[in-house]
Amino acid sequence: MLLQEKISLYKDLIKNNLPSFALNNLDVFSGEQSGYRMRAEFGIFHQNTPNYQVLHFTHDPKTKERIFCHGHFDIATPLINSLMLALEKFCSKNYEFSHKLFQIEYLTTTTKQVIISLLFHRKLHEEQDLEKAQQLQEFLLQKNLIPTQEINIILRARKNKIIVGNNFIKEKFIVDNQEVSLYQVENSFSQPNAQINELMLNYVKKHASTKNDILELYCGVGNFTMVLAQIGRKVLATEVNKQAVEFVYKNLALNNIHNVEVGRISAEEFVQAIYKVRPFRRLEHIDLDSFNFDTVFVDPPRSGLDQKSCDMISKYPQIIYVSCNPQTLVENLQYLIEQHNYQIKHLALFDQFPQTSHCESVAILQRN
Ligand SMILES: C[S@@+](CC[C@H](N)C(=O)[O-])C[C@H]1O[C@@H](n2cnc3c(N)ncnc32)[C@H](O)[C@@H]1O
Repeated sequence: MLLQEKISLYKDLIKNNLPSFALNNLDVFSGEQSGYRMRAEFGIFHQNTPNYQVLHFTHDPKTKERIFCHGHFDIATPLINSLMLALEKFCSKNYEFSHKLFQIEYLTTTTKQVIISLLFHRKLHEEQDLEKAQQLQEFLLQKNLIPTQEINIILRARKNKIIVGNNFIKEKFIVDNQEVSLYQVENSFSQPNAQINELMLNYVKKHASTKNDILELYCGVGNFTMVLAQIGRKVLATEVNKQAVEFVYKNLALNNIHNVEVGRISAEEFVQAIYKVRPFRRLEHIDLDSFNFDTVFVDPPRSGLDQKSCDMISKYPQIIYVSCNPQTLVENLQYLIEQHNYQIKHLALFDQFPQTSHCESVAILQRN
């Protein structure tokens, strides 16, 4: 879908559901139209004749039919594209290793670090498979054609895993002329479009301000947390995924940040915690009463916020809402405006997923 068409549909959605927002105040940000995806996952097809060949495929989002990539996936970074060709070559020459391979996932950074995860429908053999993974790493690093600084390989099967290198890589962003570093970890969420992510981080830094504390729900590995720490006096960052929470701590240390506390708790459980419905052992290290929140930052999955979470966040005068689904964003904003008297101060569409119908939004609301 072209950007103009996307903007027009988005404006219709806002006009029909949030009529109090003046559409000429909508900010729009776009970036590269291809080669933008920093992570991608593919199914693997095994062709047995005339020669054994391993091929990447993806699915048509509408028909769900297989689309063979032939070593090329337009929206993925050039780095992923060069890796795909090399992986097909290596795996096609190693039948014993590859014949039960069913998925490959690539995670890359603008700093040219890579994690390649290979998923198998078979038991992994500690010695042989470790050796093969090391050979694959050597093969990829030898090829000067692949412009990378670091390649990590992970083999995954039911109940076991072999790692050659690390399960994390280091990304860098410039926010308000300052460098922010971020470890991204295999199997936890990371923003797929680095260029647009940097624009979103800068948008939040530019438009959100407070002299008090910030509550963050759905923080992932701390992508926005590193910036919220510069905006608020203190931040309480929360997230449900255990591994992501471990990496929030690592990212705080990496950026030398000391005004953030972290809680492993779901957004729904946090509602119970803040209202003291029941205590949570996972929050024992945090004194919730020591915070003076006036801002809440949320970045939920596509399903958006449930009503209890919407009611809870309306305790605070400023809400920053990052969303990957305009439909649920609009429903939640409508509720917050009508039931809790908020006003949209800033609203931006970020074309995080060019060539698709998806987009990302950032909304900043204040209570009247
Ligand atoms: C869209 S991602 C955003 C992550 C982060 N803000 C970022 O920019 O990378 C949503 C995050 O919410 C987490 N999550 C999903 N359901 C959750 C829930 N019910 N409560 C808390 N976190 C949840 C996921 O693990 C994921 O890290």
